[in-house]
Amino acid sequence: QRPGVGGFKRLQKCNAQTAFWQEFSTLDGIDEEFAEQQWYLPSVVERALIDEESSVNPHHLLQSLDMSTKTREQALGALAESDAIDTYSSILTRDECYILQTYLLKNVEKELGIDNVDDCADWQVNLDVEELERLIGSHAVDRLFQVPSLLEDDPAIDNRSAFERVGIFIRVYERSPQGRPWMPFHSDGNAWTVNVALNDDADYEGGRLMALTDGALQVVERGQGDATCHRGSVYHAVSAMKRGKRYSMILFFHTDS
Ligand SMILES: O=C(O)CCC(=O)C(=O)O
Ligand SMILES: [Fe+2]
Repeated sequence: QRPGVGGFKRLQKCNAQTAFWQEFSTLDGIDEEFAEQQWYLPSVVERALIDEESSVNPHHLLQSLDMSTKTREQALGALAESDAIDTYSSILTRDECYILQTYLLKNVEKELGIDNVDDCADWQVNLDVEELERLIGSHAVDRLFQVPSLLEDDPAIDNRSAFERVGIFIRVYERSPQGRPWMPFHSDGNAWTVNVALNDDADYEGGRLMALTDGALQVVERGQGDATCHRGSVYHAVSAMKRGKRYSMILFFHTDS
């Protein structure tokens, strides 16, 4: 069993090493914490996450990632499924996306927290349903809450009371000494995740939503306002940013079963 990244960090962190991580990283100018994590990435993971190489062997990729036996079974199940993810166009309008981007940029620095996937700064602003309704209106929130029922083709979950709890946040990605350049591979511990592109893929380079499903590493293509829905079991990541800023809104739909 190899020690986690956190263990290495506590044992080895010193100034000389800081310079070393940054020199090692192929992405100039990223936050030292991310440069350090890149050092520990298995090469197949680095090819997918940093180089956006979609032709990597998906089973080899999953084998290289640390996870519990149960999570691995679920991730392998999702990799074999062909209906675990889909993207729906124009779930939010451009104006609704800009409102959320503006709110994010205004509040992100004062709300900086630590992400539980990689223990790095999250660069996100959490929202509850009431705040989201205040920002974009209840009709827009209704559209977002309908997305899981589109994926499952199940009218029984086409209403707000079908979910026990919904976690919501908006996030910015950026290749910068202060910013989040990527999101490493992980699964979400909820039934469905809705991931909304708050700007166009064309506004930035890198920063693609990647998902291990339908037998391969899928690279999702989206325009502003498009919403991707995937089951929580699907292993996914956001590839390294090369240029520009990427804005996303994430909704975690929890059920009690
Ligand atoms: O920001 C994104 O597009 C994905 C984020 C994500 O997967 C997560 O926070 O669980
Ligand atoms: Fe996620």
